[in-house]
Amino acid sequence: SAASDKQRRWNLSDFDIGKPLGRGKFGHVYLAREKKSNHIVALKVLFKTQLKQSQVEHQLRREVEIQSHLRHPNILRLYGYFYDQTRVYLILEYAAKGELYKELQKCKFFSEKRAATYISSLARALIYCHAKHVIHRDIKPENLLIGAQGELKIADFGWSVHTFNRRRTMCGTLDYLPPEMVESVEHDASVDIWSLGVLCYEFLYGVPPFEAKEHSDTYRRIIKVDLKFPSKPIVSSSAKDLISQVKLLLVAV
Ligand SMILES: Cc1cc(Cn2cc(-c3c(Cl)cnc4nc(-c5cn(C)nc5C)[nH]c34)cn2)no1
Repeated sequence: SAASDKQRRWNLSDFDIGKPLGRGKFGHVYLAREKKSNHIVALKVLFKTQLKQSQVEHQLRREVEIQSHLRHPNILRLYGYFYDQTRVYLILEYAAKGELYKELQKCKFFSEKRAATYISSLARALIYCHAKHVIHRDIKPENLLIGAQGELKIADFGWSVHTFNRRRTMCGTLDYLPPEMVESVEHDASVDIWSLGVLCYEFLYGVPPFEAKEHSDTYRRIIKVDLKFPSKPIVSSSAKDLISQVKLLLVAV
């Protein structure tokens, strides 16, 4: 039961390890099955040496603390964690249809219906997070997974924070950051709303709105909110309005 899961201490022998699902900067993710319940999970294995070298232990602790307390159909569950001499293991929900960015690469861009479904799921998940004073701060296609029924799941709360201790540090890739973060000034939950607008653009056009060859040019385009809509693919004016309104929405938030 959930209560017993909460107390019990997990270890590697509780799981049959399956195929590798992906790799990140600090380790790998494997398909795994918990032996007693036969429950399929994704086991994220992180190397302590690499976590120490990059001084991200505090971020990992926050990711576990925040994600383990969130319960929402569009947020990937973190069931628990354990560690041994050399590694930290996160027991995560398995998203059966994989990583959303690979799907976007394959389709080039999404239909308005599909984009709208994903954006509304994301909006509901962010409303839930913000109500709990949690901001994600790193909403991008690489952090989105797809569940067995095609539903979107926000993963990787490595950059999330509780808003009462807002941070000024830079984080995440620039593309999805709003002006106030790129200028690394005070920021609040509205940073996630900005990223939602950036994602909406990328779902419909296949590229993020402020993409540029040089980092400095992306930075300049974000600060200026230099938003341009390509002529192809054809996108409805209401979709373009929604994306353009996000900036005004930020001012309102
Ligand atoms: C380290 C490290 C790697 C990654 C990126 N990453 C996330 C996953 C992953 C997770 Cl956490 C949960 N469910 C998944 N399902 C898949 C998957 C399913 N199919 C059919 N194909 C894939 C791939 N991947 C999942 C894997 N890698 N973050 O930190």
